[in-house]
Amino acid sequence: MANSDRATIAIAYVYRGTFIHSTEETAVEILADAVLGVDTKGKIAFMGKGKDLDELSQTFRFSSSKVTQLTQHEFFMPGMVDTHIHAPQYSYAGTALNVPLLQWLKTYAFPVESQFSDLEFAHRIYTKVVKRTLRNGTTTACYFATIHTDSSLLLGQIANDFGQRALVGKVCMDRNNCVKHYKETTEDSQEETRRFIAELLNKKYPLVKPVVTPRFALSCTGALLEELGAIAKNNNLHIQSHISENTKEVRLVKEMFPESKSYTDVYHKYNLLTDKTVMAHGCHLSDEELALFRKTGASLSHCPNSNISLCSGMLNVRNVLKHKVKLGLGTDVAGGYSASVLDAVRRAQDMSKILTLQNPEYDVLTFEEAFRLATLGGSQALSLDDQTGNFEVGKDFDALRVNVAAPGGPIDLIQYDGPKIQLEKFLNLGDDRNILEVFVAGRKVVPFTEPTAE
Ligand SMILES: O=c1[nH]c(=O)c2nc[nH]c2[nH]1
Ligand SMILES: [Zn+2]
Repeated sequence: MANSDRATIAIAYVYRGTFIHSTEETAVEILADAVLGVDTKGKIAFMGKGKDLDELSQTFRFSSSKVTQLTQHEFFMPGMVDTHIHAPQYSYAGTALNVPLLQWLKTYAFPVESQFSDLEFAHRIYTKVVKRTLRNGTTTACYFATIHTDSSLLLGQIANDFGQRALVGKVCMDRNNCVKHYKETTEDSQEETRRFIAELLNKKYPLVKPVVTPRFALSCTGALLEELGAIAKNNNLHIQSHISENTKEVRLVKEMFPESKSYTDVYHKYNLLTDKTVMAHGCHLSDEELALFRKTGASLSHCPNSNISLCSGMLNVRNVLKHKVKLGLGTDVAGGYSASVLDAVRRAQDMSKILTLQNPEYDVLTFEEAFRLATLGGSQALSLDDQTGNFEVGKDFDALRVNVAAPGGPIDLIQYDGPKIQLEKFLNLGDDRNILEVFVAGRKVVPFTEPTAE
């Protein structure tokens, strides 16, 4: 790992201890007794070996007082990336998992989301979801808000205030036959999307950006999808939506867009598949559709909790990886009941084991691979891997300081087994009690600072 020529940049702080991250080549790379320096801009200035500390301190001109030593039970890992989460649905997370997708939207999601015209309510829920996800180690979140522009802007403001890296989408939907008051006209949806983008960009938040968000093909007319594709293209913006989550949905999309060869083709036709697109689910995509993802550079967000909770389907992760489609993990709150990416790591492994039970030839997803999906994979899926996802020099320092043996925490360590076992224990058994500190772009965002601490 090369250290950049950053000797002229001031070092803000340095950590020494175990660092664990993923690279393109290795799902879990362990850097034992490593030294990592963060500059005053929040970027990783250098990564070296503990034995070379004196040399590093001369090259990068920092004093030993800037160095914090981790204990034997601690390590740093990259912050986790939630590539798909519905912020308003956090208000009913953990409930309402008794019906399939389309009924679930009608009964729960749409009525709840329609309440987010109320800015006070939105402020209360959005503060809670940003704090909860940060505490759980989500340093980057890709959010769906609702159709309401002002409360969607508020979500961006709250993420910025708490220091979370976020893509925020004002939801677009000009079709809704089941909850008629929760939809926009085609013109309003287009105009309000333009206003949302302009106002959010105008805030110049360093880590919070707008994402063009057609809810899914069933809730949008072709005219709206076409304009959203153009808006994204003209402003070089991210795009997010849902695809091929449930078989009934897939069938209806075929009926509604008979001119398109497939669900994927609908989005492709309207220029909504780009290398800055992330589509949630994709459980029922064909190989041909996956090939189109690969060709356009679009990515998938794997949301196993939601797929199981709503009995939607099972993503064949192996096949997605075989097609070299970029892939991250999503909580999909509240179709998924947990707001923690750690839960997504576990469910992703569980789901792949179920696929193995069904077909012994299916190659189970390892915890190392699930770790990569939660970190580097997520950053690639959101096309943010030039900024975050691992501890490469020059990237922002987005990191979790983990103590596997945190007092009062959920893990009983019987003996010292080395960092890889510690990582495995944390991924499978850990929770926010093990996450001592969370950093985003070098800023310590957890523990929360006054006056917002709760
Ligand atoms: O899991 C999902 N959650 C949603 O809110 C949604 N809307 C369309 N499709 C969806 N899938
Ligand atoms: Zn979703």
